[in-house]
Amino acid sequence: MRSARKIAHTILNGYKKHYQLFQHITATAPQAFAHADWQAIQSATTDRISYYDIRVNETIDTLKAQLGELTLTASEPLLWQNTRKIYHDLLLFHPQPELAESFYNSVFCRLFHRSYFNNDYIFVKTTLCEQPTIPCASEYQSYFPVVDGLKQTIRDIIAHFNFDVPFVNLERDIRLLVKAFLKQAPSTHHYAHQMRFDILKKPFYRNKAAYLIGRVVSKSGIQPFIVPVLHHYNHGLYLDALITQSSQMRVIFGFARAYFMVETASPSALVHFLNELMPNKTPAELYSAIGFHKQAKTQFYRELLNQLSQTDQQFIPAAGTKGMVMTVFTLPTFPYVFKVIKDKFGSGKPFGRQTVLDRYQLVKRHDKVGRMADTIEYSNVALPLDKISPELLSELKETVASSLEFDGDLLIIKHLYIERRMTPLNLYLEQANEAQTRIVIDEYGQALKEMIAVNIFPGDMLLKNFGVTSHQRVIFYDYDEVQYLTDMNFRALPQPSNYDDYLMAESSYSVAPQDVFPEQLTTFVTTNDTVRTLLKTLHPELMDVKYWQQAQQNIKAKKIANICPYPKHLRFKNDW
Ligand SMILES: Nc1ncnc2c1ncn2[C@@H]1O[C@H](COP(=O)(O)OP(=O)(O)OP(=O)(O)O)[C@@H](O)[C@H]1O
Repeated sequence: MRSARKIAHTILNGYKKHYQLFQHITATAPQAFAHADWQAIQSATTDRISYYDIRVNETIDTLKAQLGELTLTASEPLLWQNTRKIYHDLLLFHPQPELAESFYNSVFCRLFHRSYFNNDYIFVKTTLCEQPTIPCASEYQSYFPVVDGLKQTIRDIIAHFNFDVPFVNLERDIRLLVKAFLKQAPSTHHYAHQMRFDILKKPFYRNKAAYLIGRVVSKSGIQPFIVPVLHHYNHGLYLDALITQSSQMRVIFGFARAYFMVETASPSALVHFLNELMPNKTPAELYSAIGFHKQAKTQFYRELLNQLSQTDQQFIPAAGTKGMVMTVFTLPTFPYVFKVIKDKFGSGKPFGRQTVLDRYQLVKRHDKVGRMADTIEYSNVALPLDKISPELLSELKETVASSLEFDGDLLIIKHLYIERRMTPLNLYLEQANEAQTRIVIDEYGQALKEMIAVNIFPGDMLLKNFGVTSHQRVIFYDYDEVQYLTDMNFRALPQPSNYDDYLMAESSYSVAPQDVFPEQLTTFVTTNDTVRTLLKTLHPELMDVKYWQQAQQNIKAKKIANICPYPKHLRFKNDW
């Protein structure tokens, strides 16, 4: 007997199991942090990413076992429309209705044809707005310095987090925190009786840090802040900095970092709170930052539909050098690029489609250290044909025909990646003045060093494969040649032993596929002499084979690098 109620409950149970397991693994972060078990935090962060798909597939299997083969035929639509209605009803007082809706969509969309992907069957639009809002206050706790004074309030806040590890010198840290606070905050925040602190109840864990996040509420408005907590070797914890600038907070929550591990009963309330602190971030970006990357995908798709309904602009090819592996396009008013894997790769790319998929997946699951843009992967994206410029349409037909399907006035792209749009570094340099050139070349070298430190060898290090963000950060975005650093063989260039060898140059020594010669880095990445000289001056280590070999040894010895996502000058350690 096919009962809509039973189907709705099966899907909701699948979701419930997913959320429980997701919270369970997230809740291992505080213990791992307390024991400085960085491997455990890293593997929990990575493993968690695949939880969603596993649960969706499991739920589909349960449905099939209960109902036999699932078909959506002329006689069945009513059953699935009713299922959606009942499911919607079950979510009215649910703490995570938006996540449960997305889970439903994922199950349905994997079972049925695209022509049913509308609001009768799934939640294209969220019904969240029809439900009583979950108050943000469920996620934070308020503190009132007027009662016991500023320093005691900070002691109370730290005590509340119950870190399970003592601080090396908490009184010193509190003194430094108050000093930094008075320096950075407006004068209305200088008196304990003129403010209140709202602090998120759970720390945000990532790599080797726990971040305390909150806001000061005063007559002059809201002042957001982040306080990172770190381990000082084995001696205990310390507060490392106070970050109050929204632009710096946005970098910490950037689209090129690993997801935070943070427990929450109601992600929508948490995202709402974070959005008040960082109004320039979209809900999609914030869901993604706290690990709900599938929810981010749903939110992002809604943002795209919204954008398409509001603009007359068309998708056009992305600016810059054309890729040999990807066809890349964009919508000028929307700050993202869309990447489709080409049917045929250019020469010099001796691998196939599966390798590209695997390498993009490798980066998705890896710590992106603020230097590799996150990608969202979509199947069967339907775009209105009239929103595709003629130039782009002919490029798509020419390069990615096997990924296209035409359905009435829609173009269906069977598989694509979406990524934040940046200014390709090669284009940026064409317009940059001397100071800007210096900043981005320094950033480029820093980006390489930070990727190396987490076992990523970018492969193709040409400047065109890096982008510049609005914060002038340089971020890598081309993953088809990415490999683990430890799989490469870094070699010094053989010295010619006689004049004949010298004339023979490269042909006199053999080069295996994994061989890399760091001394040749500047020769390979650019033909611009100024850029070459700058790179050699700012990052000479990158041309030294020993630097790369040492990085490999560090990784093999399981030394996990701490890559600080905020400016060094904000660190209290400078004042110790
Ligand atoms: N995130 C991005 N922001 C802005 N432009 C981008 C972005 N990603 C790609 N592009 C543009 O699209 C071009 C091709 O992208 P990408 O380098 O990913 O493709 P590819 O085929 O892998 O390249 P390659 O031939 O170097 O392997 C880039 O050179 C750049 O101009």
